[in-house]
Amino acid sequence: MDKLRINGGRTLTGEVLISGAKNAALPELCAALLTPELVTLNNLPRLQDVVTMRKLLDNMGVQTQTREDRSGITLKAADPIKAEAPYELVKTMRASVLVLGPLLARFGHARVSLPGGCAIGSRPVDQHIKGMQAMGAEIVVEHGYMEARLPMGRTRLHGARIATDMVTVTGTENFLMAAALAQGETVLENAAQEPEIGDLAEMLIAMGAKIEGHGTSRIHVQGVDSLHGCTHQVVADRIEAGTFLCAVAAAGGDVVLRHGRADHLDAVIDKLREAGAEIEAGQDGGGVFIRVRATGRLKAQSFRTTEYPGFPTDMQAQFMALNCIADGPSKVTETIFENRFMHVNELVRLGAHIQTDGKVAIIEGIPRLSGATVMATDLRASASLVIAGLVAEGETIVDRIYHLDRGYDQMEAKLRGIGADIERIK
Ligand SMILES: CC(=O)N[C@H]1[C@@H](OP(=O)(O)OP(=O)(O)OC[C@H]2O[C@@H](n3ccc(=O)[nH]c3=O)[C@H](O)[C@@H]2O)O[C@H](CO)[C@@H](O)[C@@H]1O
Ligand SMILES: C=C(OP(=O)(O)O)C(=O)O
Repeated sequence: MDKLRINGGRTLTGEVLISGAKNAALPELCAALLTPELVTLNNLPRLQDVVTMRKLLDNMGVQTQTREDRSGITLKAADPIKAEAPYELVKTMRASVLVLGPLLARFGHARVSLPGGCAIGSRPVDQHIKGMQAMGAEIVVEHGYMEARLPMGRTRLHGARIATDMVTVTGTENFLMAAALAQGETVLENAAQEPEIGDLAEMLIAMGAKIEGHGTSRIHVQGVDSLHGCTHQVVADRIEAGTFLCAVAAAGGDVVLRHGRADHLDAVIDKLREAGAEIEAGQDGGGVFIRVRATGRLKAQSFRTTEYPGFPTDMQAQFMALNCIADGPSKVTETIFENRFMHVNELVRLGAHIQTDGKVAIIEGIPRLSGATVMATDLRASASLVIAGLVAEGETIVDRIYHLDRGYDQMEAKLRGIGADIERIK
């Protein structure tokens, strides 16, 4: 099993190229199921989750071909398709539930394994089911599978008003894809506003969908009879960019994040500026960029995770690593997932002073951490341990980095490129 070895204490300088977003690429790969025509995705991140999603689509009979450097893919979901997502593939990646909407909308049936919980929480899919039922699907859950189909005599889902009990990102994405091919109008109330939703909506519009209001909490979709192929550029990964911002803020240095979208990171950038980092958003011949400069010990910041445009839960662990070595106490409140403090015990192994009580973590910043062997428990927890390792005295080994590989495109190579002493070991 791969591990990362980090020798802490180096400042970071140079440039990093931010990859396409995992959380946009995954629904966009599924959107290819909505048409028999060719779909091309560019700026595809090189991630294990993308490999898994491709396997899932291949298994259904979708013809997929990746570019040699894996930065792009073409997909053709010509009939017939095996409309099934088996447990073996779904269990490793919750985003597999995103095939439900497109399969139901185009083929009228789907058999999708329940994703189950994961390290960060129980993560039910009741809202996905409720929304598809509102659009006319009949869904039974048995033997760990959602068996979904249209009633006898119907060939398409119908439009509906869907108001979810909470804001759900993949739920909104499933409804968007299903509604694009449904008969009539669908209104999504309480819709997620994450930039990845907007990127998916833009892709669907390029395929011929009629969508308005994406980026707000009410989205209108007028269903069309069919969608066509398209070429789409996956939006830059705001969470990868945010992770590098925290790494530089913690380790110190001066780094330009090429393609980084500051406009998708307002809540995180505000906190980093309050902490004392200098952050500048700009544009030049190479496109948009974010430049971050940090010297000395920053001031610890309290924050609370909420849905976009609030502070992202996917940045909580990384910012907590920064708070561990920042000046002063801070309070971090996790409101989205019930169990997203798995990194705390590992950060404590590196010397951090953290106490948790339910959804709240209280951190007392200390001047330095000390290197140790730690274990990654989930994707962003892994990233927080890497950041902590970059600032810890001596050697840190981060074990179980397959979590990191799920969602970061060559993180250690990018960090090495800006001066970190980090290597992958077997
Ligand atoms: C692939 C992808 O895009 N993953 C992101 C997506 O996950 P995901 O879409 O799974 O997260 P949701 O937005 O759905 O979850 C928000 C909250 O709603 C709850 N819930 C959700 C659906 C449902 O049917 N029932 C229910 O109770 C969840 O357990 C959670 O407490 O959004 C999360 C919240 O920003 C991010 O952390 C993940 O990185
Ligand atoms: C929780 C995450 O992803 P997923 O929903 O794919 O588990 C994440 O990206 O931090």
